[in-house]
Amino acid sequence: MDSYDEIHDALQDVTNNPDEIVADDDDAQFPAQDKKPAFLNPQEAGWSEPVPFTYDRFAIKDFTDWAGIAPRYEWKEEYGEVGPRNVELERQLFNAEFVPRAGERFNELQQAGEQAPYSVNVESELTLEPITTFEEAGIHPAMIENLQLCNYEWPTAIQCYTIPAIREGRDVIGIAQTGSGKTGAFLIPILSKLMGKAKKLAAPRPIITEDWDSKRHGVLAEPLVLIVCPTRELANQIFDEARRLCYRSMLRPCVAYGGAPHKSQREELQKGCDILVGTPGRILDFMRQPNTLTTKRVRYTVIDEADELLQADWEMDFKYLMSGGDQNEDADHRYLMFSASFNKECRKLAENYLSKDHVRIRISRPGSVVKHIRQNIHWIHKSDKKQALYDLVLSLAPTRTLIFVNSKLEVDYVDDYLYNHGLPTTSLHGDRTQPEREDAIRSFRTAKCPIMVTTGVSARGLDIVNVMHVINYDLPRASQGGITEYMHRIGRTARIGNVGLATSFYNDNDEDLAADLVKLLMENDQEIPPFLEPYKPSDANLTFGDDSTDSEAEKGRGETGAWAAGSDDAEEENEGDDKGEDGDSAWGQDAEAAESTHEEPVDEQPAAKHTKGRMPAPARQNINKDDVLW
Ligand SMILES: Nc1ncnc2c1ncn2[C@@H]1O[C@H](COP(=O)(O)OP(=O)(O)OP(=O)(O)O)[C@@H](O)[C@H]1O
Repeated sequence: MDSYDEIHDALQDVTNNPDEIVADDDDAQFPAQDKKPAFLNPQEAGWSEPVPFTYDRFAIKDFTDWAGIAPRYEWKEEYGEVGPRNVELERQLFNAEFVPRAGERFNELQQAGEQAPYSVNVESELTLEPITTFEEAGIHPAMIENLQLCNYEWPTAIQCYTIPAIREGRDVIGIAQTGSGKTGAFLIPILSKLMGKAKKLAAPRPIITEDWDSKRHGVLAEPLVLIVCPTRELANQIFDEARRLCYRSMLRPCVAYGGAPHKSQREELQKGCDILVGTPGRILDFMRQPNTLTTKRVRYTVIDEADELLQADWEMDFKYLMSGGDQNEDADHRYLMFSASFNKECRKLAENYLSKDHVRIRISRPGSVVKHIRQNIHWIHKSDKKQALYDLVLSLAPTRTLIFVNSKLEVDYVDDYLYNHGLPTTSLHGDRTQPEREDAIRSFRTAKCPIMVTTGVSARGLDIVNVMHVINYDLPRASQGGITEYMHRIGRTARIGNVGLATSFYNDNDEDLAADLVKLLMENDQEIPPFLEPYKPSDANLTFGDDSTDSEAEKGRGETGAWAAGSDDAEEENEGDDKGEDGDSAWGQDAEAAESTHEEPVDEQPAAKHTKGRMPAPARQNINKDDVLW
């Protein structure tokens, strides 16, 4: 199955006629309160057998399988500017199986000219000529080779504009839809620029030998690039992209994120660090420790998911981070901010840090979604959600599926429910230990467990190959980011020109999202279900808030195509106020926002413990491997 039409049709049949697909309770093989769907059980339907999960194995002290210590290219003094190939590392870094590839609609993301299906809005004092190919962009030859290894044939629209802007030495705000290559949009030009100068700019670095000992040989980490993002998973993912794009160069990437031991991360920093990716809490920790990390050499500070991190209540820590801990007096320091959403408030805060002549690039309306996500909304009463979820999942060919719920407790319930009904699930939320989190991501990425149940902690940035279906088991509350959060969540599918399906369960509790949801559906020519009809705007002219400042909006400067800056900024109103609840003083730990610690009322009576892994796995059935999409 390679098109979402098939998935969609299958879904329509099932979810629009729930009575027809539920068999007599007499046939039920599950507890009496559950109804057995008339179709096959999960294994007969092609789902792999669930993998029993023992949390105990993560309790061991010497867990060493941290994502942050993954191998990277180790440059040696005797190499020239570009080191020799390392075949084994190359195989690991560029393994096509687990890296998303450009899909059939890639050309829509790529077009930056008049024909582009998305509006392009560039505000810049200098005339910015977008590039059309990587080769013409004056990119370092080692980077060109790395792009080829990554299979990046053409730049995406956001890359077409950020590459020349960064080459010209400007601060940048880059806004483009989910899955449109924003990570490459900052990494490619920054790393390419530094590749030719690394020897001159980088701090002295130790020679890594067999008897390497951090206490004796370690150096102070003095990165040239600092990349800050809100979650650990995203930090690891950007680190992976940096490992690929730094391949064969002198630039050595490192990652720093909460939950994993300081020791292993510090040891990596002490081997030399040119590119540091991390979550704010851990970076600040290292900055405050003696002889570990200084930001005095930093040339580029990048804030990914900037609207998430630019929160007024975190201003002090943010200032400290942005100022390089009072140490960086280098005028030649560029600041770059990226996201798929950027409201007015963020824009104002961002301008405190950016130079006056910064370039603002917006591909499509901030907060919009790519057209190639099919969005379905189904009315499901709260008490029917689990059965509906099971029916929905079994109604489709097995495909990598991400399920969002609004609370950590509910993640456990839903995961247990699906697992105990024979589905290969894993789950992730902020109360899991770091080894558990890393294992969940790995299992999902490699399709050992092709269904992942999670909270909003996975809403942003996660880039996993072949996620064809995102399910909002719960729609995000206004306090959890509302429509902005919805947009980021469904953006985990249909990445880089691939198609995808997003299904959301809606009921009376979701009324606060209805008006924004309808506008987003209308903007993308999606079907409006009858129960959402009343929320259609009376005025056919859809109005969305954007990131224009008030003065720009008054002058009409902030308008993006048809999307006028409205006086009531829906995005702004929907920014959650419980951001960072998970952390101490928010940035004291990772800024893992959008994950509610408030529990939704749960249907089940006894607050069952998370039992997953203790139930006997169902007997293996015939698996039709041809239908499996991972
Ligand atoms: N020019 C390109 N050609 C092909 N693939 C690309 C290109 N640029 C980036 N990609 C791939 O596209 C995928 C999505 O990129 P990325 O994660 O940077 O998206 P994003 O815009 O940051 O999304 P989000 O807003 O969800 O964080 C990645 O797997 C990346 O490797």
